[in-house]
Amino acid sequence: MSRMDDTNLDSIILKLHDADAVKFGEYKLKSGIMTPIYIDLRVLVSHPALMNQVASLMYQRVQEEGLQFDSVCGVPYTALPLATIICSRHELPMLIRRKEAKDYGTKRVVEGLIREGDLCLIIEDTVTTGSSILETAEVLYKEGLKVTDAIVLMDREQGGLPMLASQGIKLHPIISMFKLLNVLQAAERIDAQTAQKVRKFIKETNTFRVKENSTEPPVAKKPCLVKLSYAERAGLPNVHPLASKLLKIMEDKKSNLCVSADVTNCEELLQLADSVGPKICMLKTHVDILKDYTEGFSQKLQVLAEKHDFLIFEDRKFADIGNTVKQQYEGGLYQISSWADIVNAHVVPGPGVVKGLSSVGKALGRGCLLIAEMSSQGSLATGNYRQAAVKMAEEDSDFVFGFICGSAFSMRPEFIHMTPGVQLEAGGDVLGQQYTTPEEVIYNKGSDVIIVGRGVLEAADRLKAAELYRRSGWDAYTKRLSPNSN
Ligand SMILES: O=c1ccn([C@@H]2O[C@H](COP(=O)(O)O)[C@@H](O)[C@H]2O)c(=O)[nH]1
Repeated sequence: MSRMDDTNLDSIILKLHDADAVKFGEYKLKSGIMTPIYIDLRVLVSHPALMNQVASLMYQRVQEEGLQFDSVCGVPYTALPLATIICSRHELPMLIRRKEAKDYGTKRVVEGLIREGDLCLIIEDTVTTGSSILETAEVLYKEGLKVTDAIVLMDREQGGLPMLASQGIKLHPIISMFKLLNVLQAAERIDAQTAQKVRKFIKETNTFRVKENSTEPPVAKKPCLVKLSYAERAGLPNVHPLASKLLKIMEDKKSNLCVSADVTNCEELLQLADSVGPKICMLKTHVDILKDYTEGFSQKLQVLAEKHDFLIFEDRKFADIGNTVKQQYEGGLYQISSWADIVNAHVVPGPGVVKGLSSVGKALGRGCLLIAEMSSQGSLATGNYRQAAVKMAEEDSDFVFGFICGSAFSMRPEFIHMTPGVQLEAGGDVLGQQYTTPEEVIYNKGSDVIIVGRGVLEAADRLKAAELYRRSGWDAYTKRLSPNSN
């Protein structure tokens, strides 16, 4: 098949302009940035002939590139009808990503036939930063699918292409912003001044920077931040002191393992901490599952943390208004702020939850992680939820220093990503926990810390198991740093 011809593309651009899918003025983007050009391809549903032509162009591109895949998934919602037309016409299996999981029936987040390891092609209408494609890809990854390519009708040329390349996804745009402006200007739909203003805006608002003085093409698998060592990140100027301490411990002990000490009596917990202490950078507790908690216990735990050089993370998952979490953190039976270096919080209450915790913990030198994603099946913490967590973390980065998540997403290397739901074999439990391997979490997903509970606790020899996880997590990290790894 011949390369898509320019006259056809020009005519589609003019038809998109006629359909009011290209607007000039002052508009706000998803990122909050004001833009002098807005691409609104939602209008396509009212122009079926044009919709068909656009779908044809997209499929033509699939064929030209010789893309191989097992299924097609449109990014919700605007690209859904485009994906449907393409799949229906060419009899391709389609997947539908739900933006919100159902709370009844199958509770699936992706509808359609999913086979572990299948390759899925993403279809998108417009790309600015690439974050929407990445969000969809991450949902598909969680279902065990692979994503290597995405077709997009309109690339605003503001950094989406290299950002996705850095995450291992090749973007194939049909229309670029500069092409669109040239065609509209040549057809006298816009004047030279407008075209120039938009060109300038696009050039000045690129959202992705490739590592400076890199000679490599930007097609790398992971974001640049994961190429920094823990030691380098520990010394960054804006790093939270506790994050710096943790990163140093990780480097010194060659361990990115956090053991989740989900046992129900104090003596067993202390024995566990003493035994696996040399292998871990952090010990995670659920103090409220202990049957026999006493103040003396938390003091003994602190002594062990000192002895073996690990941090204590109480997985309390605060989720209330600021005034309540403040009291839950410093008071009550457990007085968590007096002994736990780190706590975590859900972002669902909004910034008040962080403010409340910070009002107690900041002066004590404590730190907080925000729960951006959860490892449990059907978790509602997806899409914009994660963005909200990033925003909240950035606003209170003197207290928040990282995230509980499935993969690295913040491009700021001073934030630490920690991932629960880790075992040596991928799988899950009967109550919805989902497991990924240390290699997948650290090497492929770019996270920093693996959190392992039953993988260690249920082993015949807990110390041996902790060493296996430590080595596995550390090998994945050194592989990620190696110059040959993309
Ligand atoms: O999304 C999340 C957040 C927290 N956890 C906690 O981590 C451990 C995992 O235990 P495993 O035995 O390794 O399944 C547990 O304490 C959870 O409360 C999580 O699993 N997922």
